[in-house]
Order: sequence, then C-alpha cells, then structure tokens
Amino acid sequence: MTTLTIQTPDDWHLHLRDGDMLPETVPATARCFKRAIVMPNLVPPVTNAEMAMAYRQRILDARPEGSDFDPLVTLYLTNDTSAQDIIEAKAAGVVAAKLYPAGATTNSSAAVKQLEAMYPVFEVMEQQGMLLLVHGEVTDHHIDIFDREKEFIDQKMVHIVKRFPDLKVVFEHITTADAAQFVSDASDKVAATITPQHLLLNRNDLLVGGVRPHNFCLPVLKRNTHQEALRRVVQSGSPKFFLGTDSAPHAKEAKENACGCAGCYSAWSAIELYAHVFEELDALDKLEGFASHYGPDFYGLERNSGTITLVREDWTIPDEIDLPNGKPIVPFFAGQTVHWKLQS
Ligand SMILES: NC(=O)N[C@@H](CC(=O)O)C(=O)O
Ligand SMILES: [Zn+2]
Ligand SMILES: [Zn+2]
Repeated sequence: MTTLTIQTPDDWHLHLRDGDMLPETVPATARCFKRAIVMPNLVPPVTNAEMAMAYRQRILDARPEGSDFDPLVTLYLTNDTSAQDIIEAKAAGVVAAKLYPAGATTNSSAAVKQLEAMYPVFEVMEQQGMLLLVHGEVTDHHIDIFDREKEFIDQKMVHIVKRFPDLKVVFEHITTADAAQFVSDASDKVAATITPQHLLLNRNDLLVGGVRPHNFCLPVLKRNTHQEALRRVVQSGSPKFFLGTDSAPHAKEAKENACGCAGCYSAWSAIELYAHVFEELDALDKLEGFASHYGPDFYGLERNSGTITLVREDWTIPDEIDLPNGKPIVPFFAGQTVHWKLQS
C-alpha cells in the first residue's frame, strides 16, 4: 500500500498550552485534525465556562488562514467545582470535564484532593450528559510510580463507573494491560484514549543506555508486556479505544533538566506515527476507526465529512523546533524516521 485515505481524524486528548505557544501548537494539530479535546491544565486552570470560552477564542484566533479547526475546550475539576459550574459550562458548549488527582501530573496541584467529594458533581455531569475525562493515577507517596494506574483502577475507577452507570468516562492515555482489560470489560459508557508513545515504546526506551527525557511522559512508560497489550487492543479494532495524542510540549530546557517535565510533543508527527504502528501490526485497515470513527461515536458527535491522505514515504522528524520566544522544543521521536507522511 502506498497511499491511505481516511475520513478526517480528531485528537481526543491534546495540550495546546496558551499565549505565545498557540501560534506553534494550533497549526501543528490543525494540519490534519478537525477537532481536538483540549486539556484545561493551564496556569491558572480552566475552571469555569467563562474561562473555557475565552480560551477557545484564543485558540480560534491562532488558527492558520482558512482553517476550520474546531477546539473542544474542557473544564478542569477541583474540589471547589459546583453543580452550577457544570450546568453553565454545558450550556456554553463544553462537552467534557477533566479529573486530575492533585499532584498526578503537569499543572495538577490545584486539582482534586478528595475524589469521593466530587460525587455530587459527577451526578450532575451524568444528568447533563457531560463526559468525565480521567487522568487515572493515584498519587500516594508509598505507591510505586509503575503501579499508580492499576491502583487507581482498583481504588477509584471501579467505584466511579459502578456508582454512575450513565456517566460517560474516558480513561485517558492508558498505559497498562490492566487498564486495557478494565475498559474492555466495562460497559459501553467507558472508553479510553491511547497515545503514540505508549504504542511505540516501553520503559526500556526511557532508561536503557541513559535516561531519555524526551520519552518521559505521565503515566510513565511501562514494561513491554503492557505495551504489547495496548498494541493488541488497537489491532483488534475495538471501538472502546480511540486516538488521543496527549501531545504536550515543554521547552527543551525544561525537558533536559535535573527535574525534567513530563510530556511528549508529538503533534507534527502524530497521525504518521499511528500509521507507522498500525502498519507494524498489519492493521492499517483499523486506523480509520481508531482515528476518525470511535471518538466521535463515543462522544455522541458527528463524524467528520472530509478526508486526509497519507503517503508511504520516509521522512525524518526534525531535531528541534524553533519558537519565536527563543525556547526551542525537541519534538517526540526527533531524528527518527517515520514511514508515512501526510499529503499536503
Ligand atoms: N502527559 C504528560 O506527561 N504531561 C501532560 C499532562 C498529562 O496529560 O498528564 C502535560 O500537560 O504536560
Ligand atoms: Zn494526564
Ligand atoms: Zn495529557
């Protein structure tokens, strides 16, 4: 196969950041994705309808000429989120709210400290038809970082989905066989996103031969058996698993650092990297469902009308991306060869 045409895809988990980052991040995603679920972990976080709509407008203003990219902004849940916040956000067009356990990841210190205290808010979300997006890791100091996703399933996720059977829950950026199994066994109200890095890599790619800060993201890469489990679920074509890049830029100086930030900036190569993986799995026929169908179907939105075409052509991901602010970013998979390229 030398070309592959699929219905226009969407990215169901994305960080665009804000301010002087938007002229870089918005075109990167808008080049091939029609919509994106945009994460609210800004400083300060996006906690109400007004902030969400103002952020959406800043993203719209950063679109390239002629782009019809449609950013779906989300609400950042805190222990101060009220029922009214949810109702107002829903009325303003916000389709989902994001649960970060406090301290779990980048810019999550203002987030949820007591998860059970959020149950009245989940109840309103269930009634309003607002989706719950979850960064599923516990943050207890004594829990090993490689076990934090599984612990979250056992301690929290099973109770949430049982207590709120009509609440649509997306288990974001899953990294373990346990999460893949949990989502597969759960009701059709539960789905998951999977990133390119968790399909392409395992923890050896983070730690063998020296620490690789550009492969560091959260939840952290796991052992190869977990990577294999994720590859199997996308290969199966199950509609419960769909595309969410978790593209999350940090300046090179913040990644190559004694205390390096978590996040991989994959937007310029994301759809190509997924094609790369699906080809390795001999499952290119499953890419369209994963990238373009299962996400909107789960969210209850229309599938996109256009198409994109990928061509089989080797190209090399650049070593660095220069930004006007003088702080370059090292993209995910920098210097490596990808076999598929978006036809422009
Ligand atoms: N995935 C990451 O490693 N980082 C994300 C936050 C997140 O999605 O957890 C970021 O905002 O940098
Ligand atoms: Zn996360
Ligand atoms: Zn993320």
